[in-house]
Amino acid sequence: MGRYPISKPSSLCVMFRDIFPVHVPLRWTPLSDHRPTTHPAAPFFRPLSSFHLTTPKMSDSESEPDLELLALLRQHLQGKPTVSAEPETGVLEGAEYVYDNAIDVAIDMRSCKNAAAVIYAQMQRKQYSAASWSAHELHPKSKDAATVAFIFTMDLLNFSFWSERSAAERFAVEYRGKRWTGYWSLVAALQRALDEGIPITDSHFWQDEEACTLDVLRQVFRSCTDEEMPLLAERLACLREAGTVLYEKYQCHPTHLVDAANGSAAALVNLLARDFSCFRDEHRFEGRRKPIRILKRPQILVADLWACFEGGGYGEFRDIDKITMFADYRVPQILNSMGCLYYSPPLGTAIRLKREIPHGGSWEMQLRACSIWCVELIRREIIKEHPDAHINAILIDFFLYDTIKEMEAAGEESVPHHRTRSIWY
Ligand SMILES: Nc1nc2c(c(CN[C@H]3C=C[C@H](O)[C@@H]3O)cn2[C@@H]2O[C@H](COP(=O)(O)O)[C@@H](O)[C@H]2O)c(=O)[nH]1
Repeated sequence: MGRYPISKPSSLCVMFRDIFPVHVPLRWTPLSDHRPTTHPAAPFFRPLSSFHLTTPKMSDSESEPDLELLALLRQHLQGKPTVSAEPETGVLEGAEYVYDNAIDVAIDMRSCKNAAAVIYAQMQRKQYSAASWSAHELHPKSKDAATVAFIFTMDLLNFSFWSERSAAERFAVEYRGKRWTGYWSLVAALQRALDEGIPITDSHFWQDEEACTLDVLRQVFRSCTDEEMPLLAERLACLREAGTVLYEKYQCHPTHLVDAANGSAAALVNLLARDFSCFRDEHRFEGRRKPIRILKRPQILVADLWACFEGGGYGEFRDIDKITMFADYRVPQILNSMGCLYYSPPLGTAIRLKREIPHGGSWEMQLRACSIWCVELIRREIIKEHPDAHINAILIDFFLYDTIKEMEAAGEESVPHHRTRSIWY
């Protein structure tokens, strides 16, 4: 095991040590490949999670034993059942790993502490809860199988709505006398299609290559500007695959998929990632052997069910708090504008100049995973200050998304979000 330089405990680390209850030996974990830190502030804002109770993590490509195998061996030797009773998604573990090895994204602990206080106070003032989901004008109100099909369809297609064009020229859907953009253009288009008698939430329709064509999808998502909804062909491919999988494994309806999860949110996320390649949002990061699971759309699907059904019926999950923030391109934007997320100069410049962030690259993984970890730290801070708060990563995420959309509507959008064109988020 390499020797690690013992660093002088900077006042910053000592100051934040009380925020997150970890006993830090004040030892830096240098990056496994010793890349120079490019961010001037990085030495100060290395995350507390860089500290480790035990020997620091090395990159997975080195001789680090497989932790899961070790855990299984330990359980076996201790005579405990080797099958863990409850499923886990592994998303938070992967997010922490990326954060511990990130050099282009850092978290400012003081800003997270401040953000936690502000977010909690505003959520309390707005009485923000799962019920806020149904309060949105376009979200379905009925609590039945048709709504499960609507949410499944919505989150199958819930990705990449950004546009290079101005607010007036960007892709938009006119519905119920209003012009809807971004995520809301998706919801409006689905509602409009159902009003027009197009069975857009029916998996039999998705499989019918004569009825459900690219032209029909163009009609479903027709814009009131001359910009088409992005990635239409990719969205059709998602519908086709989902129709086939639902036919082959789940009696053609997503309610059977929900039932198969047997009341576990993590199990439902894992089933979606296992059976539907278009939900399998898992990517390589640096030299790590195991892919990093981000699983944004499987998780937001589970969260939408939970919020829509307010924790009952098809939304009843005993482990809903295992769901993390949804690593899209909007919430990182507000985390950055609140000072919680810092970017290295090269990454910050790329985002400011609206350069597209390369798919599957280190920057993209650092942005997405560190956003998940940042919201987790904010969640822990809220619970630390308010142990009885009924708040989880889902509600913090939903609140942050809705807040950035309110800011955008009021013309206050402060910092740009990173540009990407991906089916994953
Ligand atoms: N992290 C996170 N990402 C979210 C949402 C939502 C909408 N969720 C609704 C349900 C409950 C909440 O109250 C929301 O009202 C969409 N997105 C993602 O943003 C992007 C679209 O951005 P823009 O083009 O600006 O609309 C795109 O990747 C989309 O997948 C969220 O909640 N969290």
